[in-house]
Amino acid sequence: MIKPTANTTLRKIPVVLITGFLGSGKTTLLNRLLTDGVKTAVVINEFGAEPVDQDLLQRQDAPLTVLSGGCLCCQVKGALAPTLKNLRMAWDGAQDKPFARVVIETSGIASPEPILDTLLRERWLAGRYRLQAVLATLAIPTAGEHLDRFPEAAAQVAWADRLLLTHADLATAGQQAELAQRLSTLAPATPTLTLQPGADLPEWILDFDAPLLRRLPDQTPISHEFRSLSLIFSAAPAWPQLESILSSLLANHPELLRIKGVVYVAGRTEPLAIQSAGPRLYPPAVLQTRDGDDGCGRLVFITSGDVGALAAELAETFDSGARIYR
Ligand SMILES: Nc1nc2c(ncn2[C@@H]2O[C@H](COP(=O)(O)OP(=O)(O)OP(=O)(O)O)[C@@H](O)[C@H]2O)c(=O)[nH]1
Repeated sequence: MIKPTANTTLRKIPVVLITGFLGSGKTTLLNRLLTDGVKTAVVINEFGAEPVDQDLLQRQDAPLTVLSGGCLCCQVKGALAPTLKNLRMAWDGAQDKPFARVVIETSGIASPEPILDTLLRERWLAGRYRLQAVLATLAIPTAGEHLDRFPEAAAQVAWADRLLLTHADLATAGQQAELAQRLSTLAPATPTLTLQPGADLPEWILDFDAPLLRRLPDQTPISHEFRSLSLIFSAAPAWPQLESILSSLLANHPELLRIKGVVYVAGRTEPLAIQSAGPRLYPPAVLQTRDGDDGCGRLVFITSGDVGALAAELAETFDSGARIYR
């Protein structure tokens, strides 16, 4: 008689990778995904040394890991495997499973290949995780310029299973048509959806009937031209002054691609989320005060190429009102 053997097949936890260029709407998409009721462990990678995205996440009742200070595709690539191993070991050891999927939000300048390389080629991980989908966000008004200037943006489109077009409310008909034309050659077979702010996400975004055929990454070394610096406020600035300083920096520094941060301003207790993408400074969003808030505002600036001129101007403008870290 053949003895029954224990079922040694490991259950693979699905992983969703969210990619997309700086400010294209990855965290916004993540916030929307987190409302679908699936318990989710989140791994966020931020290029700047001062992590900000965790404060912009609306709800999170499962594990959250922030890998900051570099890109998952290069400087902090080595941190992904141990993070996923720790999450899996905690999952294996728990009676009540702490999460049912993992979502990784990459930094806006990460190329997805090295991350996929870790997920698909690392034997221990490949046996315990299943790549469910690569979702790429593209901001319609700026996507054309980013695809022209940055190979990372083109790689994000090339590796995507779903392309999610954002900022449609700010895009002209010409920008929409131009991007549609561009994508018809860059990614003709990739299902594409224009996300309307506030609308529900359709289920098909994560619904894959057949296993996807995936190319294995070619392991080309990445060399980024991007730099970042962080500004930590020592005192709460007045919002009108700060707004005018940031607007003038955006107008005068074409190398400045992104500003984001959480700032406490004079006269209000709740912090404000400050964001710019491309030349546009968004209206600040009021955040809830959280336990453990240190009351220190911080902004991260990401540039393409040298950050020296921007650092010098920030030092002169804020003087003793803020500290600058590169
Ligand atoms: N008007 C408009 N604003 C949007 C839309 N999607 C996102 N935003 C705003 O764009 C800014 C950047 O969005 P995020 O979701 O933080 O972008 P991100 O890709 O996570 O940014 P990084 O992680 O820094 O690369 C935020 O102020 C969002 O509220 C959209 O469809 N329309």
